[in-house]
Amino acid sequence: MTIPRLVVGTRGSPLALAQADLLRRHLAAALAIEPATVRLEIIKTTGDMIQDRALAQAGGKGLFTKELDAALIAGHIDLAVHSAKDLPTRLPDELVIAGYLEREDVRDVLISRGVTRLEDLPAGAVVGSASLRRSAQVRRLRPDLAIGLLRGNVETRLARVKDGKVDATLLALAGLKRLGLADLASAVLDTDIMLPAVGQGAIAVTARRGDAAVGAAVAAVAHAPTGAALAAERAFLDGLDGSCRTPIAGLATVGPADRLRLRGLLVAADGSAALEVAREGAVADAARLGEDAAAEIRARAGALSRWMTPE
Ligand SMILES: NCc1[nH]cc(CCC(=O)O)c1CC(=O)O
Repeated sequence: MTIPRLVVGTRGSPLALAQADLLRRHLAAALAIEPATVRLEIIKTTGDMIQDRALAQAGGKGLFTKELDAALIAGHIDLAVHSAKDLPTRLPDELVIAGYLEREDVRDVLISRGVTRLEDLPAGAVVGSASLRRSAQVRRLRPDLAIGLLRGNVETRLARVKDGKVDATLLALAGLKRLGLADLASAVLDTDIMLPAVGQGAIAVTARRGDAAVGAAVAAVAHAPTGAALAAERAFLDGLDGSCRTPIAGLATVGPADRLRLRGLLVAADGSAALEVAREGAVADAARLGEDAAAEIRARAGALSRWMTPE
């Protein structure tokens, strides 16, 4: 099969461009084509323009994807590259997730000036974050810390710690690695104390449903265990969240003999309570394991509004 040219839509942030370039290099290698055959098309999304509010307060879903979806559907681009954790669980009918690149490290890191453990931040220290999931887990571990809203791309958030606007922040190690900034991490947080976001560390590629040529191209670079893990995590999230206002974390890993393990977590926004769930089963049952885990949490949680952050 020959593919004359592929146009990849991407956001324009440094991290998005690094991820798009990674996809471009994977595609070029797998298809034995020149990297220049894969053209990057930068598309600005609503989420890129919101700097002053938590995203959950800005209308929720699809803030980083709507414009890319529209460009795909209109045929302006052939595929779109996303951080999987920014991709809503439901896509427009015309689109599919064609595949995921192999997942990077899933963990969050602490960024601070000199403190190397969350436990060592002094009482009252301000942790900057716009993530409900991170804020709620920090509140649960350290109710004595203050949470300050901190939005913006990775570089902006690093700068706010450096210039003292906040004492610390949490970021995904995957993003730092892809930007060549992993050495700025003060500490890597174990998933037992800070469970990552559904999809964290994975790069998703979306395409038009039924576009066989693009589907085959993406299949050549897709990583099956990552796909199975993401199927479980995304089914878990889809079974729980209708709003993006609920602090939810989830992580699936694929071990020997194609066994998949899923851990899920629902935390009250104020950190006062948490529910954990775990499932293990065959990779082939990934989505069902996720749905099942969500159903258990729903049954135990009562009204989900209790767990949400106020609008
Ligand atoms: N919401 C922003 C976002 N989307 C993906 C990443 C990092 C890369 C990843 O998780 O794959 C980040 C920044 C962060 O949370 O530190």
